Amino acid sequence: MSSCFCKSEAQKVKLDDKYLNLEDPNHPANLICELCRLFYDNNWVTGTGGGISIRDVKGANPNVVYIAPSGIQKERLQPWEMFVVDRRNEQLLRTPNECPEELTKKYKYKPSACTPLFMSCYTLRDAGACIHTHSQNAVMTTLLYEDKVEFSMSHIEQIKALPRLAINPETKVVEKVGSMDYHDTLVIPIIENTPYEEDLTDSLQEAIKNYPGTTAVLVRRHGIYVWGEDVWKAKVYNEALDYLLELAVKMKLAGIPLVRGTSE
Ligand SMILES: CSCCC(=O)C(=O)COP(=O)(O)O
Ligand SMILES: [Zn+2]
Repeated sequence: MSSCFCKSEAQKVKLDDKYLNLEDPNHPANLICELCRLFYDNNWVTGTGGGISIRDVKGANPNVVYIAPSGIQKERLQPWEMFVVDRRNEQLLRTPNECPEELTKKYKYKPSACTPLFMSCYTLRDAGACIHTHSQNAVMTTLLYEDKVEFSMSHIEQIKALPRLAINPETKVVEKVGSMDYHDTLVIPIIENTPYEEDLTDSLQEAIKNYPGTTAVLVRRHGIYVWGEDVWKAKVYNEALDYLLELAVKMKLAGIPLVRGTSE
């Protein structure tokens, strides 16, 4: 696993920034770096693809969202390289381009191309974190379902790690009402890829609205977006889904139906 050398480098230049706290391992900017290294080691965010964004749900302002820069090696990410955005109006609250040059080496950062997709999960689902991976299990699933707009699977124990979501009839907001059961059928929408990540936004939003029970959207020949009520829930959902997608690929190739009692 790659190591984090961030603290000592930042201390050398006496980084003082109200959106960072290098001492707190649970600070969103530090967690993004830690989880990107973990995801890199799982082959989910290699070659600069994929990433994670976190909303500061426990901070003084829970509308504050942390986003990594675009096109950088995610496993080498440092906390001071984060963009910070207000989820209500997408106003930029912090840019790494204002960091001391010793840290940025004069590199001109742009926010992740996934930003409008992450923001969609924050605004439409009140997510606390959103993960985007280029997992080969996700990509392979979309290839095996080339003519389908959704993926379904049932009767696998790991499905129980996923949330049961339902629309609150009074507020009309999607809420977690428990966990899925072994007997439940997991359904994940599949959207078509576009040449540029940001152009996925409309179809991701449509899928989120059309599938109130989902906590993820597959992107054909590209990967998956997974969100959760906080960073740890998003991490667990992403791990459970990747496990299920890996299994689904193996079952499909072995000719085993993914939904018990059907030919699917
Ligand atoms: C080879 S990565 C192409 C862009 C992409 O799909 C992605 O997820 C990464 O986008 P970012 O802007 O965060 O680097
Ligand atoms: Zn991507």
